[in-house]
Amino acid sequence: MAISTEVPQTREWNGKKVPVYPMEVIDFSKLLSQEPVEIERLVRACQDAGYFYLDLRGIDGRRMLEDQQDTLKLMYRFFDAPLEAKNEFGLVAPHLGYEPIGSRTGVLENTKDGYEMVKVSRDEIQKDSPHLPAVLKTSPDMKVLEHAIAGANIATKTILAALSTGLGLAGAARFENSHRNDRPSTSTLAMMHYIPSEPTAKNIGHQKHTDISSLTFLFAEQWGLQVRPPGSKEFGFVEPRDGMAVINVGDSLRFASGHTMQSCIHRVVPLDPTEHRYSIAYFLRAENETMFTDSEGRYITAGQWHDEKFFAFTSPPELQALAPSSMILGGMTEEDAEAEEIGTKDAPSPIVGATNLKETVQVY
Ligand SMILES: O=C(O)CCC(=O)C(=O)O
Ligand SMILES: [Fe+2]
Repeated sequence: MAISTEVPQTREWNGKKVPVYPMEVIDFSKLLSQEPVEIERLVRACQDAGYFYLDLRGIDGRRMLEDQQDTLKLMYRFFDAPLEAKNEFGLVAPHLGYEPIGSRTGVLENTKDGYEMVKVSRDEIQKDSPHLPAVLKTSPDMKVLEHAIAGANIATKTILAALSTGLGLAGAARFENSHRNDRPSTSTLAMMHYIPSEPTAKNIGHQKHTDISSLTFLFAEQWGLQVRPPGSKEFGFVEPRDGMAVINVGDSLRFASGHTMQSCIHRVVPLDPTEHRYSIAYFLRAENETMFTDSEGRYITAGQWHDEKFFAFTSPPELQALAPSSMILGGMTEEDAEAEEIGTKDAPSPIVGATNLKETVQVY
């Protein structure tokens, strides 16, 4: 019998032991060289789990870790600015602009989200005069944003290329070919600031969902991200690891792969209620005109999938409940779709009623 080297790990969250799920580590430098064993491991990670760590500690990836630190400095300054300055243009488009705390539904029933976010799209940063709030428009800031977007784009396209090779795709059928730089897309860099919150707070976390994107490239130094792997009964934490980005497959790549890759179900909850959490997510999205068959069996464009799902994301719970459930989770199913009671047995809350401790399931 093989001896398992896996150390079972849990974290205490809200009076409950929650698993920390193990994740594959894929080496960016090996993907750059198209090493066959690494490509095979990558394809398997996308088909089995839909997420993995990307190890950026080699010479080719280290610059992206520097970009991450520069972006964090910019974020601390931006989120410290007065609301009027951050919200100078509001949300210009779904993939560009500022969203204040509480713009969307939160993790638990009757809550709102616990983060503010500013997004800079890849198409916008390439314009002569990008539409950005003045607090982000200094020339050093623009360089930082450009580097962060270009770095994440290089990494995610390298992954796409390796996946195409691994699946034997050639010519126009290769995934990179539906993510060309000069074609309009909603690819964007989202910078998020989660405020400290108790599990019983009115503003909490980031609701359960799958991403619209093809691939998401995420940096977050604080705990909070949870995934729900295919076939699992519960959410578990993703351990933040130095020198690594967390990559997850989104709906568009699931659809483009003929639904053979897993779109990762995930959410964010505050592990340490006293902590500010900062995350940087680059969403590599398909060209707007790319066609695929969605989770409803419709043959539609990536642009339409984006617009419909974004509308569901930002609608109030009553409207979200009307969206087909296959849209909410990109066609992914959960082992046990019952609303989870969170921590009610071990840690009854004297502050709120039990209904407030239910996860919101109707939306993502
Ligand atoms: O903040 C995070 O770690 C994840 C954010 C996320 O899931 C998203 O923006 O789609
Ligand atoms: Fe997400």
